[in-house]
Amino acid sequence: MPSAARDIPNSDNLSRTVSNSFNLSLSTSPVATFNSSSSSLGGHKGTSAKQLKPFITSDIKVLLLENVNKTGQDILARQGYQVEALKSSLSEDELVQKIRDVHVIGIRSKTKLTSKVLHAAKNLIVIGCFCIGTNQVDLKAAAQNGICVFNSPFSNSRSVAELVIAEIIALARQLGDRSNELHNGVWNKVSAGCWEVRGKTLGIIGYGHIGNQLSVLAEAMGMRVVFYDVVNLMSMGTAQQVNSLNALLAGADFVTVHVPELPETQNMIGKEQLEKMRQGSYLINASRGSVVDIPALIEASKSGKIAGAALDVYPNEPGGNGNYFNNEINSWAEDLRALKNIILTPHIGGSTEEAQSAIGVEVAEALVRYVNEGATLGAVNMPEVNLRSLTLDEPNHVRVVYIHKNVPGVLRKVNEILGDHNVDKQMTDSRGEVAYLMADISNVNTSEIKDLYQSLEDLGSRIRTRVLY
Ligand SMILES: NC(=O)C1=CN([C@@H]2O[C@H](COP(=O)(O)OP(=O)(O)OC[C@H]3O[C@@H](n4cnc5c(N)ncnc54)[C@H](O)[C@@H]3O)[C@@H](O)[C@H]2O)C=CC1
Ligand SMILES: O=C(O)C(=O)COP(=O)(O)O
Repeated sequence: MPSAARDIPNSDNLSRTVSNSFNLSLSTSPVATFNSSSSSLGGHKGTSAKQLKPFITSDIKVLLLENVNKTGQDILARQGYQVEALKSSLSEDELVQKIRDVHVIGIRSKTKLTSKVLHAAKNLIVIGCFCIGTNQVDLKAAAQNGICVFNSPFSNSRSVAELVIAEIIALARQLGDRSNELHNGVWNKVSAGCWEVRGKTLGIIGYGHIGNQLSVLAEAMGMRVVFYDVVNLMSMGTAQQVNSLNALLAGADFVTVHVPELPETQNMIGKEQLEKMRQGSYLINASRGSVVDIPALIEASKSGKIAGAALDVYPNEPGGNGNYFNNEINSWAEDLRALKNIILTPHIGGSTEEAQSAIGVEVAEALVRYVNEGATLGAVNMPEVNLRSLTLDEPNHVRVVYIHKNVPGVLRKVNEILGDHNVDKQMTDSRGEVAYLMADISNVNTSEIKDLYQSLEDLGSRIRTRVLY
């Protein structure tokens, strides 16, 4: 990964000051200094060489929720950031209080960063979703507030696919029920309604990262695979794409859903769709709780239309371990718990050591690159913009990051401000209503930096200005 840290040729540079990158809104001084530190991006930890940091990294406050893996916590702590890590999620009201001082927040699938929370997050510059889904964040409100959002697009895909494979066999053999019975001391040896999966058809709805992995694994077990997706996709192995959801539902023994939470996927599997499924077929949902209408599934299970189901996700999920899953949380929870051959898991699709440790590294590194260097590569709500790291032979350089409304005339005004200096490199791109500009400018005197910052801040198009290095 690229490094923001640079060796300093002479110690005089250490006393150079720059305006800091946080909208002059850090509760401490608005002016930060280049500092020397034994920790750095890029693996200089423990060396005696002096290194350059873009600002005082110990000013950066990071809040990690939902038990973000230690790999991620360590990467952030090694930067010198102040890291607070909590095991559970927080409610909206708690977040509104807690997020005020925070510059970086790391969450997983439970924490809802609504526009109300983001509005209170005056110092927040970046959100890391240490998971695949980003539906829990108001991405548009984040972009409009100049807050960049990152996720981990596929580090837990294999784990989800393996869980689903386990569930296909477990449902076909009624493993959950037999195990529960014997745990209760009841010996119930049956073959009626129990099947091999070889030769059966798996229908995958949403053939993305998870659907792909699943397709390969299912074929290896001798299953036939069909899939439905809103885009035309290359099939893995001999899987076949079908052209409608109804065709998939009618042709599969096992139906599994792997779509994102979107307005179009809300209750995508409801009464009507369950009726279209084969008699005695199975349904698996490890996508999002909003995708399957659970009361309709309960009815389909009671009537025998569905021989079994596995659910990993729910409309309202408890914020942390130890909380009860009952009617207070979802009005149908107790009905669901009473049904036969329904496997219920507490959103563990991506919960493996491998997935969590890979996600921790991937997202924490993206956060560090963004905080220290302004790079948005991999962002889900901002254009992807990057410049090569500044080098030692570029003295008196400043990196400007200017997030602004995507309206005519902004670049001219920004370049009028930057034009008093030498613009060495610049990149700009837009995504919807928001544009992101990065520029490295040289021959900037320390005394000029604050004015430069203020001139950019004064433009009507400004969303957020950061001056790095
Ligand atoms: N249970 C768990 O722990 C986990 C759950 N997930 C959930 O699984 C979802 C899918 O993950 P990936 O496969 O990585 O996503 P992906 O983005 O790689 O694939 C999603 C696929 O769904 C398709 N799609 C979107 N709307 C559709 C529609 N209306 N009908 C049919 N297809 C549609 C897309 O074209 C895409 O091919 C995530 O968005 C997340 O919500 C992800 C990881 C772990
Ligand atoms: O990656 C996702 O989207 C998931 O649903 C996994 O969520 P989690 O990290 O277990 O809260």
